[in-house]
Amino acid sequence: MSIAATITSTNLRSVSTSTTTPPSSYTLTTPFKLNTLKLTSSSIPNPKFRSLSVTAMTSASQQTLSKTAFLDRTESGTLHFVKYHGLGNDFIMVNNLDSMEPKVTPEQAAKLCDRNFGVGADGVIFAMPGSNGTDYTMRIFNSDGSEPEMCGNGVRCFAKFIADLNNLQGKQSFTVHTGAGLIIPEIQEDGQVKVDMGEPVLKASDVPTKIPPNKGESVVKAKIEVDGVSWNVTCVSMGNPHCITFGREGDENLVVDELNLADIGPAFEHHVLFPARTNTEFVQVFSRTHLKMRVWERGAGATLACGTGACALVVAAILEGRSERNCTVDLPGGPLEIEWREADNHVYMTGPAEVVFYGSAHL
Ligand SMILES: N[C@H](CCC[C@H](N)C(=O)O)C(=O)O
Repeated sequence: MSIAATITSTNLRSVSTSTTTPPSSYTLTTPFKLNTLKLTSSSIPNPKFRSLSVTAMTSASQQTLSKTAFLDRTESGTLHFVKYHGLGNDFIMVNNLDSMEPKVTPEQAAKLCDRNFGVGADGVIFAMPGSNGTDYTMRIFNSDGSEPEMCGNGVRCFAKFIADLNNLQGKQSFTVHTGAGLIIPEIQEDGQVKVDMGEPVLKASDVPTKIPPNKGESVVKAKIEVDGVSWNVTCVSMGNPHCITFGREGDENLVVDELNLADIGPAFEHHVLFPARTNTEFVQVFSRTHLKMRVWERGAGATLACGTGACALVVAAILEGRSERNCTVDLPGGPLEIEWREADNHVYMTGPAEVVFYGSAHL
């Protein structure tokens, strides 16, 4: 016989059971492993069961064990996850280290990401076993169920999630295989995560975009028509496609807070010139080292932050002669520090990643 109980730390909060006579022992299904189980307390609503007492693990051991034990539980039809965010770009993190097959389908991911009918998130991220000699593999489904190659805010959350799963403290670095190739996040002593995001891809056909190259094989400050308006755009891939604009033709001083992203974002995302759709970054330049961005993401819409987008826009700003190689990029969710390093042509991103809650969801 099992009873359903809600336990916060070591206090039993409520008990419900289908039987009328109190049995001598119970199996308690809870998110936490308990070493012994006896229930006594006036807090048990049904007087029939007040003769039992509960002893749970010490909070410390319970806390340690509960993180992995909780995530390792495998009741069919239930997903255990941890919610993280990077500057408000938020993700359902799944411990998928026992398989290279995602634990949820793209359709289930879209339902989980729904902010009214599901958990609510910009995407679902799977921590999987390494491949090609890396420590781990990261896969991600956007909130529309599509699978992008990479996610900058997501990989910072990924690093913190891995450290949490393994109870690692202090400075940590991992090699992660992604759809954008090898990515190396490093948790710093101050808790910020610095990520080697690899090299930007500038060849138009590799972004991909059908905009004719106008600077070598790249698209830099080219004019495109979007819903009857001419915009100047530069196209960069960080493994995923980005269309960056600093303004409309003839109007270089974009005030990004005045934009109606829900109106213009989809027109860029689904534009015929982007065969794989695109993320679009609208950028305002405060100085050569300080930029501001709003983003309409492919497969996720307007988000509070986009890590790959912040990297792509600094590359675009440099190509257009607007910025230095080290910049602060302000996003609605907060700032990121970006460097496009000349020595190795890699882009480096530094920013936070925070845990929000542990949860279980019915699939
Ligand atoms: N929606 C993006 C993936 C997530 C990118 C963004 N959240 C980031 O932090 O890089 C795409 O389809 O390419």
